[in-house]
Amino acid sequence: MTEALTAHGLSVGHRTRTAWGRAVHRVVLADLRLTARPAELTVLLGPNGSGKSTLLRTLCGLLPPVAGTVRIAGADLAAQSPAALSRRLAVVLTDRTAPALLSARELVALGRHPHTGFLGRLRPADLAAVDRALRAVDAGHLAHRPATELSDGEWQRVLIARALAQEPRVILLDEPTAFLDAPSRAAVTVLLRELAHEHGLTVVASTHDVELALRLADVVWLADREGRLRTGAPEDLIHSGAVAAAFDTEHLAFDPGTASFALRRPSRGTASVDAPPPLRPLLERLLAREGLTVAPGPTDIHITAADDDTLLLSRKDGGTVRAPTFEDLARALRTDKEE
Ligand SMILES: Nc1ncnc2c1ncn2[C@@H]1O[C@H](COP(=O)(O)OP(=O)(O)OP(=O)(O)O)[C@@H](O)[C@H]1O
Repeated sequence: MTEALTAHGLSVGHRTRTAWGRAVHRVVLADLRLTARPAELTVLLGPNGSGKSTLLRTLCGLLPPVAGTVRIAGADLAAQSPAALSRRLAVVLTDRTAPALLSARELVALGRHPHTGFLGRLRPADLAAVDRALRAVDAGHLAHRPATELSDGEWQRVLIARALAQEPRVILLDEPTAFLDAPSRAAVTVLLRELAHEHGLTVVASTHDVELALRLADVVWLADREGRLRTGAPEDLIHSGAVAAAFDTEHLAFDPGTASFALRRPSRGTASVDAPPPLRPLLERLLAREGLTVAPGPTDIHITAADDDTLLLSRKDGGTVRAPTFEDLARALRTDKEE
């Protein structure tokens, strides 16, 4: 069996109680058939409350399935001892609690627990695995820093290193890029892709960073608000309209052409633009924000990028305003609205 992580007939959810105190299962995602493959980065996407954490926690055994089975390399997760499971599967969750006074290296060394004996004594092979894990996430320089002093981005790398020190075949991560800035989000996602591609690991990570995931994931599992979960390459899900269906709202629309989100604003008029390529998309963004739809002329407003590096706003009624910056232009357009 080459598939590292599979789910068959899997329903996931939570045990709750009715108003009369009877225990019931609240199913979040039902009857799933999933495969996460080695050497692939699988990204779990979905709006708030669609069941990403519930699914990930079930896949790693923290929550029992409501129905169905989860297998790792063909072996039922439920039938494995915690020690055997932790040699195959590592989990990275979002919470930020570190045992006080541990250095980053000591924190990573906790990942060796499934491999050490009863006393938990680290042998040279264990220490080598810890250093390898720190190097793999480019965090060797953090080894001696107190874990509590790490920035969120550094912390995330160290947690991934702790998971790697377990030397698992499968890593599941719940929102590993939450709280990170854009460059760190990209760096961590690229790192996860490298761990899959270069080390042959099965990596499954959830995220809210849809655009980045659609660029870097090999496979996407997409949960929607109706309890469905679709799978495929990012392009399969963009092309089928599933991404737009899952995320489009009153204020935001997914554009399949650019695989990015655009603001949906009620249109209060039309505008045309005469500007060279670097300025044109910026002007179109600004106009969209101000509620103006770009159209071929004649339009209510015309913007020209003038030779003297200013922006010339011409109104249908003949009035013109010269704006030295985008800020001035936007303000002039808003003044129009107020008139
Ligand atoms: N302990 C719980 N008991 C009962 N219901 C729960 C519990 N935890 C989560 N839920 C419910 O399960 C559903 C899925 O929640 P989950 O946290 O899995 O979604 P998510 O996609 O991870 O959301 P987010 O993007 O907001 O983190 C939600 O309706 C949530 O209210």
